[in-house]
Amino acid sequence: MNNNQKETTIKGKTAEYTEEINNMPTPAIPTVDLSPFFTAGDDESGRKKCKDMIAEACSDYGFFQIVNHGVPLDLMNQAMELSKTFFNYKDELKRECSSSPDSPLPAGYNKQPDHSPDKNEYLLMFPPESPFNVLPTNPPDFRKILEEMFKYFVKTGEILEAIINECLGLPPNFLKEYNNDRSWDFMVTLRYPPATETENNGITEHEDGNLITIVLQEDIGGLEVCKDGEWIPVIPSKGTLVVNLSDVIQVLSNKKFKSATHRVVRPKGGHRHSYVFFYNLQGDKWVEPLPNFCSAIGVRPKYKGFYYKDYQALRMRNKTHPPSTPEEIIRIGHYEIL
Ligand SMILES: O=C(O)CCC(=O)C(=O)O
Ligand SMILES: [Fe+2]
Repeated sequence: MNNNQKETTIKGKTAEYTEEINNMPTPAIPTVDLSPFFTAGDDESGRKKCKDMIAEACSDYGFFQIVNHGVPLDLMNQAMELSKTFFNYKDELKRECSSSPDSPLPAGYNKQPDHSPDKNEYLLMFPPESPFNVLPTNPPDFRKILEEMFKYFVKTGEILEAIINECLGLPPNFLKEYNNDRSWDFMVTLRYPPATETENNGITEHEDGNLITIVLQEDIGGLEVCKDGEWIPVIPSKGTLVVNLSDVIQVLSNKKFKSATHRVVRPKGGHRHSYVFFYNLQGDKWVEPLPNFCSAIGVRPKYKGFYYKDYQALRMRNKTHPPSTPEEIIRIGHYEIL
């Protein structure tokens, strides 16, 4: 074989290989069955399998889906239907459910301002007992269902937090004790208008600032997660919830677990609805990489410490005083030690 022939053969192989890669299906976000955490008895091996899958998903993607998570399907369906009914009301009626402009917290109904690149409207609530909530009286039952959804999501958040605690090898109940105040949790139900011929942004790419986010998205899809520079659609499936890890976990674990970059692309053909629950941290908590992931293993901390409320205030400012370029938006990188 002369050199020329050799080159042709190698080139041929490379072309085949490239084609193979290009034709490979986009990797799906892993789906984890949480039933071993709900069944009585000691299904240790079932639990271990879940934990292994979750640990891998958290370091690869910061995203996974869950089934058999304890939130009743009927409740989720009802919540979605009521949300659709509510958002179909006229603006004046929805605005009756907005908090006053001087309210310290942005509860109730709101719509993204026209200048925002994000196109959606939403109803935001804090824990059911919060005095800041402005909850709708119509459609009847909506308020009750929202409160129920909230309570179930808190339970799911607690289970996920306990699993992540184990996946990270932290002392038993470490995260539970650190994150022992549920008053900063909040839930949003959103409606996105259909994409137009020229524009389809629902929510611009971002990371969530909290600990763990739980999403119920409608069958129409639209949620996407970024992995190695590629956008992967999160395919909806009946009864499934999407989980994404957020900034606080990324900082505590010194980047062992990822706060996933994600976005919403509005599908064509109809409105898109979702519920998003932010399992959060109380503002006075100090956030910094835990010694387990730096000093104890001889690795430098990748972030400076900060009070959670200070980071939240900076994120809020991104919204109230949008910077002129996307690079100036404050994200968790603000605290990164380079
Ligand atoms: O609506 C969704 O599916 C996700 C929204 C989201 O990423 C967010 O509100 O932070
Ligand atoms: Fe998000």
